[in-house]
Amino acid sequence: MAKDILIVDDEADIRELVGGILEDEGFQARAAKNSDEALREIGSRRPSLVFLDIWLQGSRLDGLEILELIKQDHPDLPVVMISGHGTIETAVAAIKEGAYDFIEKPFQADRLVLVAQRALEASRLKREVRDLRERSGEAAQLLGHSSAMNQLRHAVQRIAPTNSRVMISGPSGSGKELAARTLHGLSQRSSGPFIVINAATITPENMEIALFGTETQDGRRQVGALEEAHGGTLFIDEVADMPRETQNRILRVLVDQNFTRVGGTSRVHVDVRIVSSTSRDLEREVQEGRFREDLYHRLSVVPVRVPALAERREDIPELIQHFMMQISRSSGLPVRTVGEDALAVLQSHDWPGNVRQLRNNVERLMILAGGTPDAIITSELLPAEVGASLPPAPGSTRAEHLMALPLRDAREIFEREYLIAQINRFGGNISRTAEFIGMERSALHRKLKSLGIGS
Ligand SMILES: Nc1ncnc2c1ncn2[C@@H]1O[C@H](COP(=O)(O)OP(=O)(O)OP(=O)(O)O)[C@@H](O)[C@H]1O
Repeated sequence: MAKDILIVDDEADIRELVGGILEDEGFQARAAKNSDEALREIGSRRPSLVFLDIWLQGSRLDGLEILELIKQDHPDLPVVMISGHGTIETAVAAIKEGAYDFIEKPFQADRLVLVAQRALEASRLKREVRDLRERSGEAAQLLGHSSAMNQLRHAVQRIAPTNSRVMISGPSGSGKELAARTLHGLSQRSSGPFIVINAATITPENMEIALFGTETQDGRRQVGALEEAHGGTLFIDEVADMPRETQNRILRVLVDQNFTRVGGTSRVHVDVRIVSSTSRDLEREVQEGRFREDLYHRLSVVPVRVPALAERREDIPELIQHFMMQISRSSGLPVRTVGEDALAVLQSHDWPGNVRQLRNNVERLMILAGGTPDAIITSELLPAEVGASLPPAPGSTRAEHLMALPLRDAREIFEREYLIAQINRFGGNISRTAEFIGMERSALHRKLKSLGIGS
C-alpha cells in the first residue's frame, strides 16, 4: 500500500509542487494549509509522514506548536520541517523537539524524495525494534502505583536474582504472565530465552510432547519447551491443568535435573528456572487430590500473588493512558481524553476479566470515539456491561424507582451507592475520597457510620 504523506504549508504552489513530486514517486499525498486542517487530517487517519512548514501565515498555531501536539499524541509519527529563509535556527530547534529532519526552501525534488524515504525507513525500523522488544518482554512493564502493585513490584525485584522456583497466582487477565516476564527480565538469565507453555490450551496427549520433545528410533529429535528454555526461564501457565501423568514426569525432572524425550532413551540435562502460574486455588486442588502435593511444594518455593484489578482501582487511569498510547502506536488511532464521568464509571466497574478486559475496552472506546481528534470519551460511549456499575443516570429505570420514594429514603439510597462507588474508586482511601467529593474527612467518616458503610 502506498505510504500516505501529509503536507502542511500555507502556500498553495508549495503544496502542489511537493504533492506532485511525492505522487510521482508512488506516495499518496494529502495537504493542509493551516493548523486546524492539519490536525483534522491527522485525526481522521494518521499519515505515515508529515512535511510541516515552520511559518504558517493565517494559521491558529505555527509549525512548532503543531509539532508539539503531534509529538504528544503520535510520538512515533515522523515529521520533516520545511524551513524558509531565516527559519533555519527554528528548524534546528524543531529537531530537538522531535522532528526527524528539515528541508530548506527552495528545495530540489531529489532531496525531498530522499528525506521522505529516509524518514519512513527510520520510522519503520523504530517500530520493528519496539515490536521485537515487546515480543521479547523487554519493554513490558508492570504498571500501577497502588500499594498492591508497589508490593508486587518489590517482591518481583527481590525474587528475580535468586534462582528459586516461583508460583504466581491471581485471577485471569490480572498480569501473571507479565509478572513472570518481568521476573525473567530482572534475573541473571535475562539474556536467555523465556518460553511459555500453557497447560490449559494443550491437550493432555500433547502436553508431554510439548514439554519434553520427541526422539525417534532413527535419532530424529524434536525439541520441547524444557530444552528450548535452557539457560532461561520456562513459564508454565495454568499449571493446575497439567494432566496427572505429566505432573509425575515433571516432578521427576525436578528431582533428577534431567529427562528423556518422548520415545527416546538418552538423558537430556537442562538448566531451566521454572515459574508457574495458576488462576485456581492450587492448595484446594491439592486437598481435593487433583494436584500432587510434592509437586506443589517444589514449584511453589516462592509464592507471589497478583491482585485483581478491582483491588487496585487507583491504577485504572494510568493503565488506560498506557493502553491508549500503546494502541495508538500500533493502530494509528488518536489518543483520547477520558471525561471525568467515564473515568468514574471505569473505576467503579469490577472488571472480572481484569487488566485484559480493561485493555479491550480501551481499544473499543478508541474506535467508537470517531474521527475527530478532540473527541472526549464520555460515559455514554461505555458498553452496557461496564455502564451497569454507574450510579443511575436521571431518566433511567433506577431513577424512576427512586421517584416512587420519599426524598429521605431516595437520598439515603443514592448517598450509599455514590459513596461506596467513590470509595472503591480511590482504593478505600478515605482522605482522597473526601477531598474529591468535597467533604471534610471527619464528616465523611460520620456519614459512612450513619449509613452503615465500612467499619
Ligand atoms: N500491571 C500491568 N501493567 C501493564 N499491563 C498489564 C498489567 N497487568 C496486565 N497487563 C496487560 O494485560 C494483559 C493480560 O496480562 P497477562 O497475560 O499477563 O495476564 P494473565 O494473568 O497471565 O492472564 P491469564 O490468566 O489469562 O493467562 C496483557 O496485555 C498485559 O500486558
